[in-house]
Amino acid sequence: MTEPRVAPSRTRVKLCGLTRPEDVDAAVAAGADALGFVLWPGSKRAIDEARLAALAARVPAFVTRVGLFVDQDPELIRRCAEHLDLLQLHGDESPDFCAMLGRPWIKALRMRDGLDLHALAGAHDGARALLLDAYRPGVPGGTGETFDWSRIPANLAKPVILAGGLTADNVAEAIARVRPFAVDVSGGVEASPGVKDAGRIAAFIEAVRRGDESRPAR
Ligand SMILES: O=C(O)c1ccccc1NCC(=O)[C@H](O)[C@H](O)COP(=O)(O)O
Repeated sequence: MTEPRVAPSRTRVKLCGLTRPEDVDAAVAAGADALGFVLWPGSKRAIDEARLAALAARVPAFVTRVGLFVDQDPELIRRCAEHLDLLQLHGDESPDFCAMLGRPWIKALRMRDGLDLHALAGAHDGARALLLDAYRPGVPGGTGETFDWSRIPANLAKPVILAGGLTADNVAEAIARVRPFAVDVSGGVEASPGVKDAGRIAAFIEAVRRGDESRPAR
């Protein structure tokens, strides 16, 4: 079952890699739609289950709490999911593995050469969206690097979350060119890895709104 591509009137914003209560509060205050928590211990932005519980409890209704995992133990994922609305599966998880978790998920795909996005959208039919991120060998994500946005087909069968190297300086252009369902940023709103900057968060979301002016009027 594939669905037609969604064309929203405004671009949703996910901020990823939050580790501190004050950053959660700043993101919510600035108008973020979704907050990402990295549960993969290899990340500089990793948090543990206790911190996840504390940060997730601060998030008000209608802001989506997203947990990021990279090829991890299903039992750990299920425990963390008690504090989450959505899973972000950022490794080589198979469609069957993703579905077996029994929770809503998005699938991250790293844009290595030769990737067939139409085929992957079909294979990951159960995902709520595809998050497209830059490819760097050996690094599962959070690279701070962009990729060639022209590689994203306009008629992909799943909603696209554009990630990888987005900042307040390039996100409006990215929205005009890709017209994604959502954008995802981590390094572009940080003072240092895992430490967000309230001013950069606000500037990023303002730039997204400028980018939205390029969307066709409805
Ligand atoms: O942030 C990490 O350290 C990380 C580690 C492993 C997998 C994914 C990771 N981050 C994912 C994200 O933060 C975003 O979804 C995306 O990669 C954008 O990051 P950035 O290029 O820094 O904006």
